Amino acid sequence: MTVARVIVDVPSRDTDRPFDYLIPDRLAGWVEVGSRVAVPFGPRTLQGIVTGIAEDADVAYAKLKPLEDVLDALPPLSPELVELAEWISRRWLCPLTVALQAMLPAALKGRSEKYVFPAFGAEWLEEEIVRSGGLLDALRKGKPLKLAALLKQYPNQGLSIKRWLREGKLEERQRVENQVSVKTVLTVFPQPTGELLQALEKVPARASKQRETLRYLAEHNEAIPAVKLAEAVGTTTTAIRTLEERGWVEIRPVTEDRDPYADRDFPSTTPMKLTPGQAEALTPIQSAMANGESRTFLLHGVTGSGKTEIYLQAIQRCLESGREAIVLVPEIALTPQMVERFKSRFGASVAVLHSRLSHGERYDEWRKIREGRARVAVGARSAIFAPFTKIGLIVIDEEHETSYKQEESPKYHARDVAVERARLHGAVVVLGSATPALETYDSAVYGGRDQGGEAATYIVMPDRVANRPLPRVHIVDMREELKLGNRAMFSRMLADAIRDRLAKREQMVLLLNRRGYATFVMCRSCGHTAACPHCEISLTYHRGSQNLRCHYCGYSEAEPKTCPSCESPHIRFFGTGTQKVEEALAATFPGIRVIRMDVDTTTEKGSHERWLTEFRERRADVLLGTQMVAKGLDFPYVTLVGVLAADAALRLPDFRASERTFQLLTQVAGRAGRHELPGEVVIQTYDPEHESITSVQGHDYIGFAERALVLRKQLGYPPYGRLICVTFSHESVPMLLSVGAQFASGLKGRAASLGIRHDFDAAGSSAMEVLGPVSSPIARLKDRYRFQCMVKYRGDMDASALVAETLADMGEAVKRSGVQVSVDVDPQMML
Ligand SMILES: Nc1ncnc2c1ncn2[C@@H]1O[C@H](COP(=O)(O)OP(=O)(O)OP(=O)(O)O)[C@@H](O)[C@H]1O
Ligand SMILES: [Zn+2]
Repeated sequence: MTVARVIVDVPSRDTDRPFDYLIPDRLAGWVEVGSRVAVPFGPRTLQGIVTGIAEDADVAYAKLKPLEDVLDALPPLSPELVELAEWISRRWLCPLTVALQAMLPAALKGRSEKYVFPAFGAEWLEEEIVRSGGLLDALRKGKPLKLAALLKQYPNQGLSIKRWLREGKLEERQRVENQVSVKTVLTVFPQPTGELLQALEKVPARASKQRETLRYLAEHNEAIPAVKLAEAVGTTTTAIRTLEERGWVEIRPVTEDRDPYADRDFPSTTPMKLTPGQAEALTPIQSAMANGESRTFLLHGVTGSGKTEIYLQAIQRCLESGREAIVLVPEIALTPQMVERFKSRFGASVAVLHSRLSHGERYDEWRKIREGRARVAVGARSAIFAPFTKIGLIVIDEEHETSYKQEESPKYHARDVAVERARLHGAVVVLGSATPALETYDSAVYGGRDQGGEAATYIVMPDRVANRPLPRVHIVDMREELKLGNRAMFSRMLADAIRDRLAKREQMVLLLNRRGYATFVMCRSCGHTAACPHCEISLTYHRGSQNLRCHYCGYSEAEPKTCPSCESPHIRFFGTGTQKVEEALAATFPGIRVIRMDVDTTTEKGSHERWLTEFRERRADVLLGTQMVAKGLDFPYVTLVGVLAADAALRLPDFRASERTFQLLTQVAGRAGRHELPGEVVIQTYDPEHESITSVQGHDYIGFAERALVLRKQLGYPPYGRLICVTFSHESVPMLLSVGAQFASGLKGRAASLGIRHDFDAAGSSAMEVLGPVSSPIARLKDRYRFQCMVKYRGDMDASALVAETLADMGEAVKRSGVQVSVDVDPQMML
């Protein structure tokens, strides 16, 4: 008897193993690796994913329960994605179901039901009717029918239903949130022109609308939505129904994908003639694809070097060879221009996946990929799970971006997943950036492979397209400005440059580096700062609502009028927000037109596109914003970039702080002078000698990287060592300290028994260090205290497995104590 191995969707360590179920006869042929199924589990019915099919079972057959249902005709996951999920759960220490669920569109999660209904007319039903009787009568009505109910009611027809679905005669759709998530359009299918002309002769002259409709259809003989037809000839859909009664047209519902870009047209583009630098960069990528090698390339090209055109032409080759491509872009802010470039080149074969789509839109885009109607997927981090089956190329644009790491479980990094997925497909990975992550640079230049996987191949493009110069970068020491009595937000140099651009009608990008510079409230008499009573975090001032909010737990309180600690009235908010800059711009440069782009102005769907279009059409002088204005944008009239408070994030207690600052400044500087007009950059700082800032001035990525790597090596930080951060949280500190200490000694003991030294020396042999337990940088969150152990180790050993074993050993004790444990392998955020 055949048995399905199922991972049930309960994200706990206890259920993190496959359970065996019998496949009942009525579901024979329906269950595959990757199928989503409903299974009995104790008193409940749970959803799960089939991860294996076997002829034997761990438990005696008599004890096995049968599967209740299979939830989709086409399994949502392929065997390859299931294998990838298994790898993710080992690599980032999460339950397998968490990794599997991360691969499904939201519409397929939680409680939902599948419906089927006939896709095209009913002709094919007539052919099959003899064989299947009742079932087809049910389908003939054209109404969606519950898949699970159909399979129960017509157990002998399961295989036919499946075949019809595969042949596209039936469609399946998901029902979510009490709506069948399908959009149908009543469509008019005319008879051949000859018959319509004959019909025309029979219609009396006074039925002028009917005549006009027939004439219209005879002329444009093609299917047309009823509403459109009625509009075109000035009649009603009811009037069209009479044509149907007389057999001249057929009207039936046709399903339509919800296309988030339906109202946009993308003027089509053809491949550009590559510059010699681009051609040289593309060659090795193409030959690796042609040879079916699964290789990773780092495409290190300065800002404006034309990386996107290389991606486009590599993808074209990939498609021509019959394979599919995935393109990852860091975040929603970047997608508008990228989506446009990809849609313009590859048209309807591009599916777009990002978090701003509705569940329904995302599900339809996902289906386009799953059903082979789309062959290029462009999207944010999770698009790495696009359900393709023949991937030839994976591109990660701005590969250094932190948004590629997911901060909640599964805490995967899309870059690592891409490399593994490419290995499974024999595909090529292209990591593109002007400021590669130091780990990637080390891997490509020195063959470092401490992060696991193969070393990358280095491709460098040191020049901009058409030898356009990189912008000139000026550094302004704000301490000097203050000495000279300038207390304004803008230095004299920046203010002059802004005036100059306004006069020339050129455009500007202003970046407010706000990380670590939140607007907080402080008493100037006693130094008291307003902090969240539940979290160890200062509250952020919101001008709109005039209240203070905790960005971690949502706690809010009214703005204090007097200091709660010393009752002084001199309590006010500090720091600079984009709103404040906007006001200062308006006050300093009368008539200046500013677009402010930050979390507050971009919550609405489509708002990014609108702002960027407005800016491109030069209806504004300044694009002002946070990180989201720094990357990827390409506007010809931007000739000035200004950075306010460049060093705001330099002092954050994170070993990547200076790398991040350098990357952000280089990226934003790169927005200037990308076309004919030359660009200029003004960086305001209180720390003008800092290497992160001076290296930007010299456009010196390599110098910066080499010096930073020396430091990393001394300290044993990535890429020379790896980190695992294990965080424990609980209401009681003593409890945390005891569990934390138990973990640390357990892990050290395990390492010692394997002969692993526990002093860390990057140059030495396999070694591991366990730091802590110490209070986490965020010491309390939602009333729970947090302690962490940082495990630092050489990349040539599998410390994840040791951590997992140590935690498993502590299992019962930890569970009884109520301490929550969270593990972050290769953490990106130290805060
Ligand atoms: N072969 C070419 N001929 C002419 N123009 C080109 C060519 N390749 C690219 N360009 C143009 O050069 C500009 C910069 O290219 P692109 O935006 O791809 O740069 P990039 O390397 O992605 O930069 P960034 O890292 O800053 O995003 C674009 O306007 C693009 O249209
Ligand atoms: Zn809070």
